[in-house]
Amino acid sequence: MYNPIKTLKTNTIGTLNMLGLAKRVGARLLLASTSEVYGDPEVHPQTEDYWGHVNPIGPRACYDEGKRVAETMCYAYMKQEGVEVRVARIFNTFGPRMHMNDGRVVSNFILQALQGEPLTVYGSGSQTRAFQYVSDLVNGLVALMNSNVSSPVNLGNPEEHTILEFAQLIKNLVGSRSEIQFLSEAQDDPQKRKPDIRKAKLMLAWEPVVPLEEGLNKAIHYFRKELEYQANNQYIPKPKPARIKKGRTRHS
Ligand SMILES: O=c1ccn([C@@H]2O[C@H](COP(=O)(O)OP(=O)(O)O[C@H]3OC[C@@H](O)[C@H](O)[C@H]3O)[C@@H](O)[C@H]2O)c(=O)[nH]1
Repeated sequence: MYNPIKTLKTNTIGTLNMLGLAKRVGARLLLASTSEVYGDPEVHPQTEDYWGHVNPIGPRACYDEGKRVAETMCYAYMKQEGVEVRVARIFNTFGPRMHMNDGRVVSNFILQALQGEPLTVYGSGSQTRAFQYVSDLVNGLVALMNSNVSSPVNLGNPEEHTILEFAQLIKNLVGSRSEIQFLSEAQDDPQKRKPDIRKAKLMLAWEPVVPLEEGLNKAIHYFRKELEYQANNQYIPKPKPARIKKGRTRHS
């Protein structure tokens, strides 16, 4: 985690500020919560009624516990002050325009594969994740905000892969000759993760529709262009065509 204290402050004080504002102006608040509230889960796939398995003092704690208390605050404001809340538990999401140095596995593997560098697998690569394309998430968030469901809802793609399978898939899609390099395991890394999305299907009539490979190809295309742009290291703005009012010449 780049900055644990800032992460904690954003999730706690930031959410508190937003809830105060929502109360004052009568707004409905959407909390972008996370699958991390389930920690290293003992229930698989994860349903919304699972309370989670989080190490409160581990290296991920500022994020996990920050989001957990953010959820707690949402429901305190809902019960005590009548603030309308919607809570999305978002699973690993990717797509074009994600940050190159985001540090998550999708951007790391794509960049490494495009640059011919080793794909860094933490641990054995047997841990699993389920990856969701960004437009599916956006549709889920819109459906949630327009619904009357105030309890938490999982938004993710239930197609589960090991991280090693995922490394091989990205290598193939990029057509890369990168090697796969095994590094030490990340501390408290959840070993399995897959959303149970029955609630979202039933209550929001939502489910992901973009296949993994299609989404990855779009993200790869984006990253390829970004690398080309960085290699050229220049930005030449295209001149805008002059706006000429009908019936008048520009310099009259
Ligand atoms: O270079 C890498 C990066 C990551 N990994 C592994 O890939 C897996 C996924 O790691 P990521 O960093 O992409 O993120 P995680 O899935 O653990 O959590 C992330 O996505 C889900 C969201 O709810 C969380 O908010 C977000 O942090 C982990 O097992 C990690 O150890 C690698 O093997 N190599």
